[in-house]
Amino acid sequence: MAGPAPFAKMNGIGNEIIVADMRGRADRVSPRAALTLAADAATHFDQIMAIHDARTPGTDNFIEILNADGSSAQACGNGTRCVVQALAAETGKGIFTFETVAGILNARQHEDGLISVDMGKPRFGWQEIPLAEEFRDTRMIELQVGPIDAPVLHSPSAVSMGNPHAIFWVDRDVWSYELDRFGPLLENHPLFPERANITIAQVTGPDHLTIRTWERGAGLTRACGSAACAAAVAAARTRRTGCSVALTAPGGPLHVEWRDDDHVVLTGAAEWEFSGTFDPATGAWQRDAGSAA
Ligand SMILES: N[C@@H](CCC[C@H](N)C(=O)O)C(=O)O
Repeated sequence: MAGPAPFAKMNGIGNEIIVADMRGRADRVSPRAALTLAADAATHFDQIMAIHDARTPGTDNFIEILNADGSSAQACGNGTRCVVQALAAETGKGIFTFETVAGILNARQHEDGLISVDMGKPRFGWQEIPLAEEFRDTRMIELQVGPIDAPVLHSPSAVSMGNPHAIFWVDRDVWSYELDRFGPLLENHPLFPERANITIAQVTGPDHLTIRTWERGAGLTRACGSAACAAAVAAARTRRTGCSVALTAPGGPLHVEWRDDDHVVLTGAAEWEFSGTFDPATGAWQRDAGSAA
């Protein structure tokens, strides 16, 4: 029995994140612990970022990502920024290389406190996303919500940022769509064999998008970094924007740059809320004495 592990409750522009310090121990955060922490209003989260010892030379840490429903995620841009901020405060370092199940991620903290994460290369092949049936062009796939002759949402772009995303382009304000109603149906649509993160996106200026996201395994969120990357890349691919895109999510601003080397770099803020310890097997937790409410 390894005993309680330290954690920090943080957020990446409102994307609720628990950064769990699992370094120096062999156990993992269990799906049961995730469900317990997610059910408590004080520790409710969208993702847990579990920091483990490095598995591969040249990396700082292995990061395991869990969603609020206990499932695993391959990528979490906002959570990675929270990990960088926590480790930068502890070590004084500003540059990190992490390994996740989806590969290697490089990240850095800038002098102004903002953090950039290189989210790697997007993938567009229907089998890579994955989709359940062949689409030769994933800039616009056949999927719609609502009446067949007057769909409310239709023809999303599909992108993998390590995890699956569908981006529905809309003309009206993103708040005028019932994402809480459509989100669960679309996340679990048979077209997405590994489920999908669902975003509605409106072009709100030259190289500017406003987005709302229903996250796979977590539900409505105030921000989703990989969805911001997927939306920016899909916008550039469909000539709605260029390759450097500012985005507004309900929780605040993000910037995404799709570089010439095909890597997608996400930049934004991260914020510490409070710290405590928890049992990685059960999720039972305690706030640190004196840690802010
Ligand atoms: N909030 C994350 C993405 C979360 C992962 C997602 N729910 C999944 O299962 O793919 C981000 O900031 O990227």
